[in-house]
Amino acid sequence: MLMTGAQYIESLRKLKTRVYMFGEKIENWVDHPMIRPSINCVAMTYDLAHDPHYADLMTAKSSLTGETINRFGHLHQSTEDLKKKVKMQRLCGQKTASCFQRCVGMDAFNAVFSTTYEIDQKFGTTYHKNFVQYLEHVQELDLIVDGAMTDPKGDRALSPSKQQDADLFLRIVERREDGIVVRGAKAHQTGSINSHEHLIMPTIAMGEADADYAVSFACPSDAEGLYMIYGRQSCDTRKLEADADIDLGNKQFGGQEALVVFDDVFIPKERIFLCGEYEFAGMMVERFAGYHRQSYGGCKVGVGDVVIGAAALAADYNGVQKAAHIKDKLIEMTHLNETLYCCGLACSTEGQPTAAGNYQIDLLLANVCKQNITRYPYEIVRLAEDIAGGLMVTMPSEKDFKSETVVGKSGETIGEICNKYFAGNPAATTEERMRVLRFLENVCLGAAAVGYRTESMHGAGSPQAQRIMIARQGNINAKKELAKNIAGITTTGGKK
Ligand SMILES: Cc1cc2nc3c(=O)[nH]c(=O)nc-3n(C[C@H](O)[C@H](O)[C@H](O)COP(=O)(O)OP(=O)(O)OC[C@H]3O[C@@H](n4cnc5c(N)ncnc54)[C@H](O)[C@@H]3O)c2cc1C
Repeated sequence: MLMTGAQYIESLRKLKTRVYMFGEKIENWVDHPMIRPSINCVAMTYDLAHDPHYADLMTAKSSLTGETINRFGHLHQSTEDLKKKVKMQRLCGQKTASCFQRCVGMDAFNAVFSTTYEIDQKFGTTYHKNFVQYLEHVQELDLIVDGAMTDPKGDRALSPSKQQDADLFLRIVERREDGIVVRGAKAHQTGSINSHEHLIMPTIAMGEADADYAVSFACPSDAEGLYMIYGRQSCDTRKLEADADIDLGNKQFGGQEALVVFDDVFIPKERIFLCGEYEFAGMMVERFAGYHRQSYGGCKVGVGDVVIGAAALAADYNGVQKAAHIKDKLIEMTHLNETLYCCGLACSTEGQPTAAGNYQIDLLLANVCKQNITRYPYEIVRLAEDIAGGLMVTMPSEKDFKSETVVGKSGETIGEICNKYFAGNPAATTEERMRVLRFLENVCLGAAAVGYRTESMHGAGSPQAQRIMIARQGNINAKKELAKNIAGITTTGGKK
């Protein structure tokens, strides 16, 4: 079945998810003004799947059941599927200008599917069967699943088992006939509150001493013992202001992250996909990270499209649209954004089948993609701020623009004064100018900057994580041989 956005929102109300914000439990979190924009974003991924115009991108034929499913629940069957994933993400970014939160689950499905197959091959376990049954359930009900990898990690110099507090990485605290009990937390979890389920993976490669931390499983968001503490975002309380609209920059959509705490949660054995086989923790991490580094070559590009459009509108409204340097800056922004898209498509085009049969991206190119993502959105917003002018951060509030309080000697209201002094190119109204500048404020340094900037930096791993992978995959020795051949060097001198 394919849920609609409205059905998705109603399905969240049936969950007993425990959500805390500002030190208190939030009972009606579905309608909470700070949370709702992120729910609207996810709803978009459901609604677009019903639009015949986007059916080819937004839906796929399940490799497990043959049914038509939302592509966010799909196991990639070809390089064509990998490319469609990136195009779908660009589309969703364009429609929301926010992190639409559903990629982490999709990337986790594909990583856990192929890794469990290889674990079973080695150890004769039944994790792959467990996972296939689980994914069939997810696809059938069209669920959104939080792909949860990142542990709080405590002292970064220490492995999980060496931490002063053993809970700083999520771990198995009890093994039972019918399942396991887990304790710990996952930090920065995108869309965790408005997900139906969580799919947990380890956060780093592990050794024998960390076997209790090498665990992967799925559980519902409202599992007994599970609760979430909402992460706040820059300017988030603007959403609590009565009748807020223009000042929000993006009233309808937004992203969401939370700390997800597992306070001794029981996981039945059929929902376990890794349980102590520490040798495979690294493979699961590497595969998830690879898919997720590809993802950013789609979603951030879609948001980038909106940012470029907004910068061009700001130029129009400021009356500088014909200036050569403005045109050149828009060209540079487009060049940077399309370079990211090229990376997303390239690592997809060069994808390969895994032993389990689904396709994975080219790891080297996916890491190059994400490395560029840690830089180019920052340059794109720098150029957007340049074009927008200082008003995007110094403008009075929308209440001022609408105020009827008299301030001027001739009886002018605050609203009239604001509209007079903040007018730009007469082809646009002052409100239009204000709206586009507030949008840019939101994405450059407000709530949406969480998704467009810092998530670009750290999401799917900080820049150094990609450089390590680029070093591993870059094959410098083969390149040395190429140089030797051309330069006519036949000796084996020099350090290897
Ligand atoms: C907006 C956002 C959304 C996210 N969504 C998700 C999600 O949905 N699911 C999920 O699982 N995760 C998610 N993440 C987490 C993301 O994967 C992590 O932020 C990332 O892996 C970096 O971890 P960290 O934030 O703990 O930073 P740290 O690991 O503390 O890194 C900070 C700096 O320290 C360096 N560093 C860290 N450890 C070492 C070391 N041992 N030696 C040398 N240098 C080191 C890093 O390279 C970096 O420069 C999200 C993050 C953000 C910001």
